[in-house]
Amino acid sequence: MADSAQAQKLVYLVTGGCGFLGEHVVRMLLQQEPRLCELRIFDLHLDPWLEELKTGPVQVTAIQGDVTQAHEVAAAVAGAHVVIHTAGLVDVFGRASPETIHEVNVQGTQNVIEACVQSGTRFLVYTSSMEVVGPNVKGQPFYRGNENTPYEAAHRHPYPCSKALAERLVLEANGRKVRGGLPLVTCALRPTGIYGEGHQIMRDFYHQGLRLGGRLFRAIPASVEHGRVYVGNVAWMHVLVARELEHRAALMGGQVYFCYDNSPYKSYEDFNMEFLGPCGLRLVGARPLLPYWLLVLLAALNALLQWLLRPLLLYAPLLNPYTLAVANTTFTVSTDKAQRHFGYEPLFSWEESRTRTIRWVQAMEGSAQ
Ligand SMILES: NC(=O)c1ccc[n+]([C@@H]2O[C@H](COP(=O)([O-])OP(=O)(O)OC[C@H]3O[C@@H](n4cnc5c(N)ncnc54)[C@H](O)[C@@H]3O)[C@@H](O)[C@H]2O)c1
Ligand SMILES: C[C@@H](CO)CCC[C@@H](C)[C@H]1CC[C@H]2[C@@H]3[C@H](O)C=C4C[C@@H](O)CC[C@]4(C)[C@H]3CC[C@]12C
Repeated sequence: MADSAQAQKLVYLVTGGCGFLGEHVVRMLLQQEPRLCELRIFDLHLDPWLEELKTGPVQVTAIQGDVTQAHEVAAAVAGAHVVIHTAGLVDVFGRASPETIHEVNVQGTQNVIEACVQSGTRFLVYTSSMEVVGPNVKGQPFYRGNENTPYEAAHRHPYPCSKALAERLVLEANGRKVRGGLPLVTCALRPTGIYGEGHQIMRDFYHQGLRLGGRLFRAIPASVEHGRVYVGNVAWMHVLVARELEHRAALMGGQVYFCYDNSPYKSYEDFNMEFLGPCGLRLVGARPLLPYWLLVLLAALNALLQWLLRPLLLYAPLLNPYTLAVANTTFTVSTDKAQRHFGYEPLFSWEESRTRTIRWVQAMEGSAQ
């Protein structure tokens, strides 16, 4: 892939390229992958910003398609050298049915693998998730663990179940012979909670804070650590993995890597305040204002309301039994596997990641600044 005859000749496909992470992967590839000649962006919904990318030296091909449709995936993959499969249904709020989540995340991933095998595409990078590991149903903490830390990965919620199944499919496909007889090389990246420009949940918290007169109320103890990683660094890791998979196939093929950077270990709410604070919001309470049992009750009530209202409307608040359990369980990673295996160093320092995210929040309509 890397010899001079192939310089500037690589075709990459990014599934989910119009999503929060996908957009950053797309832009990072255009900036950091000099051997790119065509970049295909495959997504259910194509965004207008794609148009501005079409004026550069790399051919940008936007493909509107659905990963659950094998023939659409096969057509998009045909002739690609590398596939970065980041499309997924990220739903922990009960918006989609468990069946739909499974179909998109598991069947969609199977379709991508089969398309690689059929078309002779050799390199597949899968965006997995920390949720493949935990927090588990027992709410056991995972404190600064790494890829080898023993932890019981037991799940019931459709989203982590689907990500775990899909990740397994990707890892098991490593070494399968693709068209032409060469082996498929795959690996999976497991981001913790991603933040940065375009993060919908950060947007939701910001608007909620504005509605509450510039205040947010602490619900989770400050001692519960939640792993977070800047979107630019997650994108950079995808680009590096895709680049290095060929040269280090024996080492990297079939491997998983947590996505990490130098973002500080904090509770979910305290971490959000790193950005929302400078934008005029304040987190009220050094300790949770409501007792935990009451939050559990409210979360259960939300789940009941969601179920009762489903025939009439979609009620999907941020707080439900699953999101409460995730937010209230320590899950942080501390690893250097990506550095050892493919030389990853974060491209953005914590200060830069923070500044960029704050600027993005400030630029949102209705900024409290
Ligand atoms: N956001 C996080 O904190 C986080 C953390 C860990 C892992 N991840 C993983 O990263 C990936 C991207 O997540 P995100 O936060 O950018 O989500 P997102 O919803 O912003 O992006 C997902 C993209 O996939 C597309 N998509 C959904 N269903 C599709 C289908 N059937 N066919 C084609 N495209 C489809 C969506 O249109 C969207 O553009 C997901 O696989 C997710 O599981 C996200
Ligand atoms: C109890 C509320 C009081 O303020 C806070 C609720 C916060 C939750 C909505 C979020 C807390 C942790 C988040 C998840 C985590 O960051 C990792 C994820 C992995 C990724 O693959 C998908 C998104 C998510 C599940 C993310 C979703 C939102 C939280 C549960």
